[in-house]
Amino acid sequence: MLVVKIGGSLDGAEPLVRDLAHHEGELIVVHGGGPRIGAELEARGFETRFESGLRVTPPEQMAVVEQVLTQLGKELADRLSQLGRLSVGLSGRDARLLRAEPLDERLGRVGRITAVNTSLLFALMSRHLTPVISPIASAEGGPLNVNADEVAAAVAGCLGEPLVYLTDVPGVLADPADPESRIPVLDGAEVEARIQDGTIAGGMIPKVRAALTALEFGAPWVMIAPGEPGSLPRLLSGKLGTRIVPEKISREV
Ligand SMILES: Nc1ncnc2c1ncn2[C@@H]1O[C@H](COP(=O)(O)OP(=O)(O)O)[C@@H](O)[C@H]1O
Ligand SMILES: CC(=O)N[C@@H](CCC(=O)OP(=O)(O)O)C(=O)O
Repeated sequence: MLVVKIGGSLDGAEPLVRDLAHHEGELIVVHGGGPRIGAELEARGFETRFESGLRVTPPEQMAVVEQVLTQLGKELADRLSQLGRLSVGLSGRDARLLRAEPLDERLGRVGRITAVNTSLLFALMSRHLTPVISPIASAEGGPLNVNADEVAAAVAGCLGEPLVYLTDVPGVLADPADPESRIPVLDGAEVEARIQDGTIAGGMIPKVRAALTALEFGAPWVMIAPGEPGSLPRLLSGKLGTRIVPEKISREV
């Protein structure tokens, strides 16, 4: 089994959706939607801003966030189903799939995951249905907006299954302006150092932090890789993406 998170940056990437549809083996798909949420908030006259890669979500913006993410999840599940992989679009509000608590009151309706209903996921997969999860969680006082990278980490961690973040860059880059500067392996200490020195910024911050959380929770391996056709089968060759590890051990001979 593999947990795959598709970034909102890959919205509409048809060849990638085909790859997922034809992937042999069980999949759980978690999707983002940052750019579409931003566009919809702007169209409705709301301002939006991020703190450490997380969208500050005032209560009055929550309905827009949920509508956009729910629609995206349904579109993705429909397309995968049309391509032969029967899929079900869910949010954390279905059967308490994802429970959360508010992360920090200054961020508004932003949550951190506290529980995952893994039985629901197993029930669907036992019927050969692929879960497609939108990152909205159930909570006291109404739904919470959870960063999709964190949702994927919680799901993979709770299941003890590997996790792949598919995004719009070749991996974590030493120089974000240079696509040739991919870092093949990155550990926890290097992640924090690169966040502090600014080489890891924006939406890459929650991704690398969530990757470490997934490992702590029990995911056997985590990769950040480009959402290009053919990525999935090539992931473990080391020629693609960035593998996140808790710490590096130097091999001495
Ligand atoms: N060191 C880095 N390496 C790669 N990407 C980075 C780095 N620092 C910041 N980024 C930005 O992070 C983005 C990926 O995060 P995000 O936009 O949230 O993607 P997604 O929607 O796929 O989750 C990249 O497009 C890039 O602009
Ligand atoms: C709290 C928070 O930041 N929620 C995210 C949820 C969507 C997401 O994570 O989308 P990407 O994967 O495209 O970044 C947001 O509102 O943008």
